[in-house]
This record gives sequence, C-alpha cells and structure tokens, in this order.
Amino acid sequence: MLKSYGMIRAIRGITLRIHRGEIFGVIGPRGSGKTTLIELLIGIQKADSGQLHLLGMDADKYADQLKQRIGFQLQDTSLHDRIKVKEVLQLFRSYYKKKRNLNEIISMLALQPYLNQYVMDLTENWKQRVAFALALVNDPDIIFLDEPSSGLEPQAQTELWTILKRLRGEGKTIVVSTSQMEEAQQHCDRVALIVGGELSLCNTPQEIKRKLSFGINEVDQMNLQLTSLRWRGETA
Ligand SMILES: Nc1ncnc2c1ncn2[C@@H]1O[C@H](COP(=O)(O)OP(=O)(O)OP(=O)(O)O)[C@@H](O)[C@H]1O
Repeated sequence: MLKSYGMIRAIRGITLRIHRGEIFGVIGPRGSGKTTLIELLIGIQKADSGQLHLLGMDADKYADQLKQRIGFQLQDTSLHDRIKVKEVLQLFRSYYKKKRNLNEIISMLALQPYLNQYVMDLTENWKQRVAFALALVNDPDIIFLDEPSSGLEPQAQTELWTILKRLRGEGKTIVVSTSQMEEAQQHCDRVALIVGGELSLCNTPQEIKRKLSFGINEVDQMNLQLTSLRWRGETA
C-alpha cells in the first residue's frame, strides 16, 4: 500500500501478511507511519494505491461486512465526555449484529467500579480502558490497537498485555502498534519494523533483536543499523 498526505509520503509501499491468531506488532520511531498503516488497515484512511484483504475478503468490496468483524482502539480515544461508561458501552454494542457479552467485557477489563461514572471523570488510563472495551463489544475477529500502552502506568501496561494474550488464546488476531521495541519483543509473535514509511524488517522479535544488536529504544541507533542492513541487502 501507498499513502501520501499532500507532499508527505507517509507509507511508501508496504507489503505485509498478518497471520490469524497472532499478536502482530507494528513498531517504529515517531512519525514513521504506524498510525497511518493502522488507519489504512481499519479503513479509516484510503490508500492511494494497493490492495488490502482482511479475513480473506477484499477490504474495498466487503467494507460493510468487515466493519462488523473488526474492532479498534485509536490513539485519540475521543469519547464523548458527558456519557456514562455503562451507556457508551451499551451504545457502541447496539451498532453491531454480533455482540460479546457485556458483563464478560466489564469483568475482563475490571470496569465494574466505573460503570456509573461519566467519561470526563475518568483518568486517562481508564479512558483508554473504556476505549479498549469498545473495541471488543462486537466480539471482533481482528483487533487493531494504535499505541494502546502509550502513557499507561507499568501495572496498567502489564494488565493490557495479559488481556491481549487472553484474546489471542480465543483465536483473535491482534495488530498493535508501539514505539517501544522492548515491549514488542516481549509480547508480540511477529513484528513489522516501519521506518520512514517503509517496511524495514518483518520477523519474530527474536530474529529482529538478533539483526539489530543495539540497546533497545535507541531510535537513532536503530536508524543507523537499519541503514547498514539495507546496504547489506538484509532488510525486508
Ligand atoms: N493527517 C495528516 N496530514 C498530514 N500529514 C500527516 C497526517 N497524518 C500523519 N501525517 C504525517 O505522516 C507521517 C506518518 O505519520 P504517522 O502518524 O502515521 O506516524 P506514527 O509512526 O504513527 O507517529 P507517532 O508515533 O508520532 O504517532 C508523519 O510525517 C506525519 O507528520
């Protein structure tokens, strides 16, 4: 897929295959194109060219059917402030034909104490938790999450990954972006490394770690190493 915003070439030709039932990480430095890629996969952005198949279906042709079968949490939760948690969950759930049991979602995400609170009274952590719950109301086959752990406290991050692994255990496919290499290495089955809108590497975290032998999270180092790998023709 290719995607530009005016003169900015955000996605410069990425080809990917994501396997059913895996936690697939999209990792890269700030501004590398992670959000754009996730938004293209969800259908919020339209690619300038390229093809997308989700769940074996052409994403253009079967957009309506696919909307029912995917869930997503974007970086900006943009939930309406003056609605209670319980109400927003019920509202979003009403949009879908297939529905996951709400009590089960509430229990999985420990939302019970917050159900009667207004969104505006929640901390950022809990707003994100509600946004995550909304991504699950239709019991989706694929769940897309754009930097869900960003800004979360360590305990909340651990809980998030525990829940994602539980969902993987149910056979769900999870596509999750992060700018933290360490996080991707610890939790993802496979990782796509995006730099400057290009796919630099796509492999297991172990293999990526082997190829990039630097202290993780050192983005400048990562760019340097990727450049040298590219010279040696070793990138994806
Ligand atoms: N709506 C937009 N209009 C113009 N340029 C955009 C728009 N959205 C993103 N960009 C640009 O496209 C490039 C990729 O941005 P994108 O948000 O996809 O990257 P990212 O890896 O998700 O970054 P971050 O980690 O900061 O969220 C950047 O140069 C960004 O400035």
